[in-house]
Amino acid sequence: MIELRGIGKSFKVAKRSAGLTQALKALFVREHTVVEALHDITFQVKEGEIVGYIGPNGAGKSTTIKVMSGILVPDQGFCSIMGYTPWKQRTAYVHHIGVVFGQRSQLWWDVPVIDSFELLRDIYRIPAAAYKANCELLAETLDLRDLLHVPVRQLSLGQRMRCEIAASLLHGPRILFLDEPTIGLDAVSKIAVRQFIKTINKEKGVTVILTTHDMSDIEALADRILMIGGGTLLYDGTLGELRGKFGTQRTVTVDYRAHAQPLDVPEASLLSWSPERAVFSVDTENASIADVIARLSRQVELIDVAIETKPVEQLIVELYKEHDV
Ligand SMILES: Nc1ncnc2c1ncn2[C@@H]1O[C@H](COP(=O)(O)OP(=O)(O)OP(=O)(O)O)[C@@H](O)[C@H]1O
Repeated sequence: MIELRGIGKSFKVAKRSAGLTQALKALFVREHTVVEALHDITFQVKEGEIVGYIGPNGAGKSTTIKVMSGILVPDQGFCSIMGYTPWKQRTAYVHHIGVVFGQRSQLWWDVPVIDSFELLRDIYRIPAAAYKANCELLAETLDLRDLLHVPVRQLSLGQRMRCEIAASLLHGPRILFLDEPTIGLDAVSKIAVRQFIKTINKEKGVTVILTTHDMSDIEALADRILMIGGGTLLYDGTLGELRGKFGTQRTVTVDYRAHAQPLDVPEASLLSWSPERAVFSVDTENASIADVIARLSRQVELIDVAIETKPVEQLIVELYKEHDV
């Protein structure tokens, strides 16, 4: 459904030096530097996938989304999305995609939300019956009924984001590009937005490309992760594969009836110990958790055992470290 091959994009940025003399000089002689935002980006996405597009600040995520949504023309490379070249056949193409930039609004600030929706209906020439059905469904599932007649500037960030997502879906697109859709949202709103993204993916088969810095978004939603750093694609795989790569360590915390001697567990490294609780790190490549617990249960009377995997956040940090980004 989506194919990018060898996409490159550079920006020419004017150098600015501090001070009045330098500013005056810059009026006559402009110096530039070139920022290579995307370098040889190649990937494919199948219909119905949810792909998490991640990377540190300035990595090139938004630039890729802009290229894929037809807002930006790349310097080189091939991009075909549902058979369209986004920046060449933009008018026909936009009927098939929805785009949400978490940091920018596509809604008119001073008018009620419903007015923006109606404007979008006219822009996309959505037939009356389809518009009515979509609007009702979105209002219901995103809980917008009380918001539709409120001017956008009076909405909270979470309320606005739900309206933004609805606005991007009014015309029934097959692909949704979400650039940081949960930025700044509270925990309840984040869960609501994630749940909705999951629902439209499962029930309507909408393909979703999502950029985020919130690794819980990735954990909750993404079938697959693409990681970009310094404009280059550095990782393409599932979260499960990432866990397999860096996630063989488990932290085992055991609570037991008071026991004066330190515990002897050669399969694990002891991280901390007290007469009632010990914390171990176990590398599941070399030892089994069951053996560790069996050995512990022969030495102490166990009350509770908790086994934790590395948080996704940490796996991503290790991936960044591995690629030096
Ligand atoms: N219009 C522009 N003019 C000049 N440079 C730009 C422009 N847009 C992006 N860049 C540069 O391209 C690089 C990639 O930017 P981009 O916005 O794609 O990163 P990002 O991964 O989305 O970052 P963030 O997570 O901070 O939003 C950065 O170095 C940025 O400064």
